[in-house]
Amino acid sequence: MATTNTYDHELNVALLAVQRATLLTKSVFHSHTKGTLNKSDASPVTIGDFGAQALIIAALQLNFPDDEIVAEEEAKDLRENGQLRETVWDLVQKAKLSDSSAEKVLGGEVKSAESMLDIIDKGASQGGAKGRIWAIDPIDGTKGFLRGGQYAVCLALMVDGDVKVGVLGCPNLPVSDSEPLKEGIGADASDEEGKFGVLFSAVQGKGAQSRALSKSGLAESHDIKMKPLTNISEATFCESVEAGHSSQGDAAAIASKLGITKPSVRMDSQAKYGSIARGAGDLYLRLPVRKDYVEKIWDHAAGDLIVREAGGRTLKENKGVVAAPKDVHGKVIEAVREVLGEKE
Ligand SMILES: Nc1ncnc2c1ncn2[C@@H]1O[C@H](COP(=O)(O)O)[C@@H](OP(=O)(O)O)[C@H]1O
Ligand SMILES: [Mg+2]
Ligand SMILES: [Mg+2]
Ligand SMILES: [Mg+2]
Repeated sequence: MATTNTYDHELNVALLAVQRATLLTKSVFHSHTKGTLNKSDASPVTIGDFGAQALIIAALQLNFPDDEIVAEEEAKDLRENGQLRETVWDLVQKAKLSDSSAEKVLGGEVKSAESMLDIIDKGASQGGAKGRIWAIDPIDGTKGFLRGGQYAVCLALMVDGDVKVGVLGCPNLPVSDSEPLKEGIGADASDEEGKFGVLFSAVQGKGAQSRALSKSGLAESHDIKMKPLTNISEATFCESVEAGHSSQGDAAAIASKLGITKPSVRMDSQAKYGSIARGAGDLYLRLPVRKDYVEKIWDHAAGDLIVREAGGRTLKENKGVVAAPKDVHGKVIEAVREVLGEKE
């Protein structure tokens, strides 16, 4: 008899893998050398992105060897640059959770710098609508990461095209869900007492949770919910810091149509999804700046599930994002249509 998968093991591995990878990125965040390279599309990648991707894929391969993986980065630059490869390899070896049972769940060590490259390139699946596929964004918001702003380590499991598990590690957000949304990084990001931000997660049909990121095992979690929003004009909306990623002019026009007077909170990465899911903000608007840009699955899969499980609704359709509480989603879409329609 077939049993229904509750995704308990997948969630546990995903949480620990993201927590460990976030630890690696945090050490790079605080270091002067970030080993930044420009990719063919002129966007940046750092030793933190490569290292985090290697650590997450290593854990997935040991626990779920038959699953496919779609990840943002590839090892080509590390194959061509020995010094960079050694730096990433050093980071990967050092990144360990202090709880040995947690490390045991994640599986054995990456054996060599060479095998690390092959592991990074295991994330080259084409994806698709069938089967079990993990989506990894080892650092989402790399520009924020380099600027000293928000970023997120993102992992999601899709089964037959449906997101079942989503995890976001946001080391620069406050641990507390009740802190109001603000620009810049939270005080908890200072690394005092081993605290370093928040880990969000969701399993389809089981709600969304947050917990403090920890350097050992998993901290206690609690449920999160979007904030009820009765009067949309009182909404706080968030958007990208990067004007090249989302049209800030269109967002301002939409906000004004909705009667929103508070200025937008600009924040990099899927930290925006986590922030509205925990009720720190209300809306997330991402509006296309270029007709030909296609949104990437790893930029949205985890955050999208976390918002929906926290009681929100999202709309993506490859062109931008509108995430809002269910009750007001229709209203926001109407304003988006009006503003974008006027531009046609
Ligand atoms: N023209 C564009 N429109 C929308 N998103 C874009 C874009 N160019 C790059 N991006 C994506 O924007 C992501 C960051 O989003 P945000 O602005 O919300 O922080 C980047 O993720 P990475 O940083 O992982 O590369 C990248 O995939
Ligand atoms: Mg990138
Ligand atoms: Mg990204
Ligand atoms: Mg990225």
